Amino acid sequence: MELQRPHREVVSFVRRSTRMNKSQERAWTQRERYLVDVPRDDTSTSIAPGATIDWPQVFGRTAPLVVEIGSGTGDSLVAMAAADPARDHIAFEVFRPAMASTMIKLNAAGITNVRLVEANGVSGLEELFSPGQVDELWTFFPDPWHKARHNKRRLVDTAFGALVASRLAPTGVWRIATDWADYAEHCREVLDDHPDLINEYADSGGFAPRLDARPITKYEQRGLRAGRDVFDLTYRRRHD
Ligand SMILES: C[S@@+](CC[C@H](N)C(=O)[O-])C[C@H]1O[C@@H](n2cnc3c(N)ncnc32)[C@H](O)[C@@H]1O
Repeated sequence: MELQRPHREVVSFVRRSTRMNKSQERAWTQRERYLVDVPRDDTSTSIAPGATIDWPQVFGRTAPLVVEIGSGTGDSLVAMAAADPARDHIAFEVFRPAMASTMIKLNAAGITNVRLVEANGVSGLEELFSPGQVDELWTFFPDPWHKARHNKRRLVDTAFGALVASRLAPTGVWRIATDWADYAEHCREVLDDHPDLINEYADSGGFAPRLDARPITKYEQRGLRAGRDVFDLTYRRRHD
C-alpha cells in the first residue's frame, strides 16, 4: 500500500532557481566560512525537529544573538552586523544565489560576526534557539503575499508572533519593516493585541521611527520609487 505523504505546511516562500553567476558560484564553493549546516527533515529547507546548534561554539565566543529571517542579498545584514561587532548575527534565507551574494559582501567587508543558514527561518527560530536566547529579530521587507488566496503564506501571523515572543530575551526586540501598507496593517491587526507581545510605539501612533542603522535596500528603494510609504514596527515580549 502506498504511504500517504503528510500534509505539507504552508511556507512564506517559493523556492526559485539556484542558477548563479560566476562570482556567486565562486563564493558558494567557499561557503564553509559562513554557512552553518543543519540536519534536515523532509525538504531541503526544513530543519529536523530536535536539531540544535551551539552558537557560542560556532562563533567562538558568547555574545548576544541577532536573528534575521529572509536576509535576501544581505544588504541590511552586512551593514548592520558591521556596525554592531559586539553581537553575533544569524540569517535564514532560502534563495541560494542571494546567499552567495551575501557571502561576497561579507567577505569583502571582512565580517566575522555573521553566519547564514539555508532554511525556513520559522523552523530555524523554533529549533535552533532556546526560549529567551534571541536579543533581536529582524524581518525586513517580508514577501507581501497580497492576493487574498495567498494571505495565508505571510510570514507574520499569530502563531509566528507567539514563537517570536518565546525566543526573544526579556529585553529583546522584534523589528519589522515593510513598504506595503496592507502588510503593515496586517501586522498591527495580528500583533498589537497579541497576548505575548507589546507594540513598543502603541502610545505614539503604533509605528516605529525608521531605524538609523537600517540601510535602504533594493526592495525599499523599489517601494519608494513606486510611491509607497515604508512602515517600521517594533514589538517586545509581554511580561504581565
Ligand atoms: C522581499 S525579500 C527581502 C529581502 C531583504 N530582507 C531586504 O530587505 O532586502 C524577502 C526574502 O525573504 C526570503 N524568505 C521568505 N520567507 C522565508 C522564510 N520563511 N525563511 C527564510 N527566508 C525566507 C525570500 O527568499 C526573500 O529573499
